[in-house]
Amino acid sequence: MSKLERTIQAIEPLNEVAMHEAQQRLDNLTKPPGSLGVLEDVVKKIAGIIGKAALPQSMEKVIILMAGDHGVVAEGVSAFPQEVTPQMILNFANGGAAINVLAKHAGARLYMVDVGVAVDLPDLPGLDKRKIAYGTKNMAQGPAMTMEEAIAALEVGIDVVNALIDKGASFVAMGEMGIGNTTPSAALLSVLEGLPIEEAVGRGTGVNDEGLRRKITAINKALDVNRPNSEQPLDALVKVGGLEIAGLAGVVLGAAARRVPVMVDGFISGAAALVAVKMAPLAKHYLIGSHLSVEPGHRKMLDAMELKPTLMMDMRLGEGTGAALGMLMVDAAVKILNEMATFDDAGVSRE
Ligand SMILES: Cc1cc2ncn([C@H]3O[C@H](COP(=O)(O)O)[C@@H](O)[C@H]3O)c2cc1C
Ligand SMILES: O=C(O)c1cccnc1
Repeated sequence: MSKLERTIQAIEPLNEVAMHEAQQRLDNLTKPPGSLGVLEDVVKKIAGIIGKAALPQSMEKVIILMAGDHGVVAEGVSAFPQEVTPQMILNFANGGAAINVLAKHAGARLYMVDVGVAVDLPDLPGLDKRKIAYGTKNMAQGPAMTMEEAIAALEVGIDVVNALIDKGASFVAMGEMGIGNTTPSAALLSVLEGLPIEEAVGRGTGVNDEGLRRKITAINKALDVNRPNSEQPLDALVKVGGLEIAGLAGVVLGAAARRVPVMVDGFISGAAALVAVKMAPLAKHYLIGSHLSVEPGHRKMLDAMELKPTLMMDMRLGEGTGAALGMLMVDAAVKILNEMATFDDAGVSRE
């Protein structure tokens, strides 16, 4: 059995006993039952994931930012040029990007992985060089990658997250950088959820109406040329996906197999999570929603995974920025369970 198959097979359902116990603890706290809404849902989910209702005082948080380039940029689908991908990686390494600020604010470490950037990168602090290919091919003309490349990229994600968990990570978030990557993300959403392309695309970095039409045309061409099978997520990933998207799908599968919660970010991370969930339906229980992206298809994507976005910040950046904020919400939820007094402790009447 391959590493990918072994990982998928190792994913188990959530621990119902732990969730029930967490619910009972929540109901003993000095508040009307259910009154902390999503915070309570998150507590139960974390308990079910880690398999116990006694939640740790703090979790070791890592944001895994996968980077890759996209041949489809030749179709004019992004408002920015491809060289921005490596330039932003230098910016991340220097601590100057939005994700550096928000990761620090959330107490999370940023772990960058080059799975498919189109140029060679220098050795940089915080960068793991695992390049599978120098970007994908233009999916409007043929498959974005080979099956071997897709599986190798998925396994990079599995390996990276396993190594981080071995070193103590107990809560991971998804992040990405790759100019053009909202186009394969929209293509995957359209294929895997049967959504009309027009409803799956958005403006990404901010393309104008013409740019939006070019995105729709590029995806139309890609679906025409490649005929991805909507019932086979791996086939869709090969034909209209991306290397960083594959890597992140691997992160989801690897984390779920180790019972570690995964914070989903925006539209691209969502597409990667969707691929993972289609490959291994039980993986969806290990995902926690963060924000609702401005990208119009994001809501449908989250609905498909039954994920509730809890932050409405009008953000559309990626990098893991929404996930970093989401991690703070999870910290708050865990503190509620660990630090609030019970009715008995506080001498508060129940009825
Ligand atoms: C300076 C800059 C920083 C970014 N950080 C994330 N993205 C985001 O924008 C890209 C996707 O949008 P599109 O499909 O329109 O190219 C990805 O790299 C995503 O991470 C950025 C984009 C830019 C320009
Ligand atoms: O939702 C996102 O993550 C997103 C949207 C636009 C561009 N980059 C990322």
